[in-house]
Amino acid sequence: MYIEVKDACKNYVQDGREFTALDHVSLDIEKGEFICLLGPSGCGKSTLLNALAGVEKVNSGSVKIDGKEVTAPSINNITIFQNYGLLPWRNVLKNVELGLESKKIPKEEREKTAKKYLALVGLSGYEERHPKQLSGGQQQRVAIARGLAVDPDIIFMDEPFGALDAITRMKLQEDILRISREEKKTIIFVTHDIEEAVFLADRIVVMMADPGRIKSIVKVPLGTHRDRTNDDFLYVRDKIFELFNMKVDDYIEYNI
Ligand SMILES: Nc1ncnc2c1ncn2[C@@H]1O[C@H](COP(=O)(O)OP(=O)(O)OP(=O)(O)O)[C@@H](O)[C@H]1O
Repeated sequence: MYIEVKDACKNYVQDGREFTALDHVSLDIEKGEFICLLGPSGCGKSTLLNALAGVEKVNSGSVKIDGKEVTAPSINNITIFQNYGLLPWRNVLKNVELGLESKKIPKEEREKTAKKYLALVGLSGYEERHPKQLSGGQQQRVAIARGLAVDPDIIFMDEPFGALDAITRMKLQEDILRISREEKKTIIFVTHDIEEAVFLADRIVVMMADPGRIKSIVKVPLGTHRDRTNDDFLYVRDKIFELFNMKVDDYIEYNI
């Protein structure tokens, strides 16, 4: 198995009380899978993502990638956050080149690669602009291009579209789904949006809070082209709503 989480536990002490952010969490992920970690606030999604990314250590149990225990962040993986993390003094092209610079890629090749990924996220022609001259959605596209440019093994995304309006968010979801298929990346994506998870994931890891744990893992039996209005899509979405006991009664009373 490519990614293996076994019996992972993580506790924090909050106001003198011990809080279980991850309670015996086990999860296997194959290379190339798109996994969404879905659940309400405080269920440990970010904690699990951070443990996989090597930013936080679990108290017990193990987290392995490619057979090796994760102890620190790897330069082979990247994380994309909600707040874009672009450098305001650099233009778009130079922001995308950032990771390539630390990999000591020569200038010409850097520029070529950065332009390729800017085209992939639909931002050709924006190379000279600075982050503040872009919308939130465009800034997140730059962050995605920057992440992809270094050809990472795994992309960790922590509510990357959380700050965007609904329409922009849907557009970016479509793009990241297309890109994930084209680039065949392993993606671990944190969200609390059920529809977003159903639209994107191969499998949805449904988590619950207090203690943070996995309630179930749902395989999404939808193809590569997903349509939010399609019956199959709505069926899967309803199933997930049911897991959270949030499905409203089908019975509707009409008054004419
Ligand atoms: N550094 C920390 N110190 C103390 N408690 C923490 C720390 N990080 C997280 N926690 C607690 O652990 C629990 C899980 O947090 P986590 O951020 O993983 O949840 P989440 O599911 O990602 O929530 P959200 O959707 O609100 O970001 C929360 O109750 C949180 O308060």
